[in-house]
Amino acid sequence: MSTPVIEVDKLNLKYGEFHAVKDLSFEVRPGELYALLGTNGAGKTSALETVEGHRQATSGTVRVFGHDPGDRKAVRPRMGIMLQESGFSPDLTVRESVNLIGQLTARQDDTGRVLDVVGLTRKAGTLVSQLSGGEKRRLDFATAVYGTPELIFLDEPTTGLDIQSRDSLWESVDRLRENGSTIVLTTHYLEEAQQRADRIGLMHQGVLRREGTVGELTRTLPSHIRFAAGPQPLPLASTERDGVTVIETFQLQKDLHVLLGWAQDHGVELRDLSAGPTSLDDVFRAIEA
Ligand SMILES: Nc1ncnc2c1ncn2[C@@H]1O[C@H](COP(=O)(O)OP(=O)(O)OP(=O)(O)O)[C@@H](O)[C@H]1O
Repeated sequence: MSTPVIEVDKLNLKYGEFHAVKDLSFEVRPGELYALLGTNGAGKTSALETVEGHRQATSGTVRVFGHDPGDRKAVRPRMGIMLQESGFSPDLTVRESVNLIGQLTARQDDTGRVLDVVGLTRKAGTLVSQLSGGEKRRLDFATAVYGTPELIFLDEPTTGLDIQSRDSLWESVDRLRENGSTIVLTTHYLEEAQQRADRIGLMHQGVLRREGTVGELTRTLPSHIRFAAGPQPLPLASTERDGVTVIETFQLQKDLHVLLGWAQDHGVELRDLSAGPTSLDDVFRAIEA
């Protein structure tokens, strides 16, 4: 198997007495999209700042391309980091800001190409201070796109973006992946992770509580069949809450067949019927329970 791009082994981070990250271990493999998700204050940002070389570990080891992330010369040109706030100077134009990314990262690219990818060509001469929130976010994304780095960190990349800008950002991420880039994503939009992540790590209170593919994470929890409460007696065990009947099942197709057959035979209408696989939302709720 190829060497991991990121190796984190028993990472601990403390802020004074507060233990923010506890014995965190995970790997990100070449070409993978790994989503590090978690509840508020779980320690994701702290952990990723260490991987990015911005924060010193209290204990444990972190390797990026086999190097200590503090070895900036070896690591920095190979990774693009889209932070929640990139902090571009408000007095620079968009074009100047994109040029600056090249100077800071020592990567090569064509500024016009990058502006085109992030959809800011028409704003090239505009001052950063005059950009809208969504346009600023797209400029932040330029830090990830510039020079097509091998490793890209996307920290809440779509927050504040309208649906078209989101779709276009994900299309650009797909292009980057086609070029072989490895992506580390954090987001509170769980559907985005569910749709796009190869693997997910789920943190809660400083600890990596679950890790795996979406299938692996959701398989441990039941699927749900829901409909407006009323019909009785039902052919399957159920619970009722706020006027909704819920059937939990690990054999969705089979139980749905039983329920629909029963409804058909008894001339019962199952109002507001819905049935679906377990979502990441459910996995999250179970973690906090
Ligand atoms: N500089 C700091 N000094 C003291 N405590 C800190 C510091 N930075 C973060 N913390 C604390 O460490 C914990 C983890 O914070 P962190 O920002 O890493 O979480 P997160 O998973 O990124 O959260 P969120 O999803 O809310 O952004 C939180 O309880 C936070 O209050």
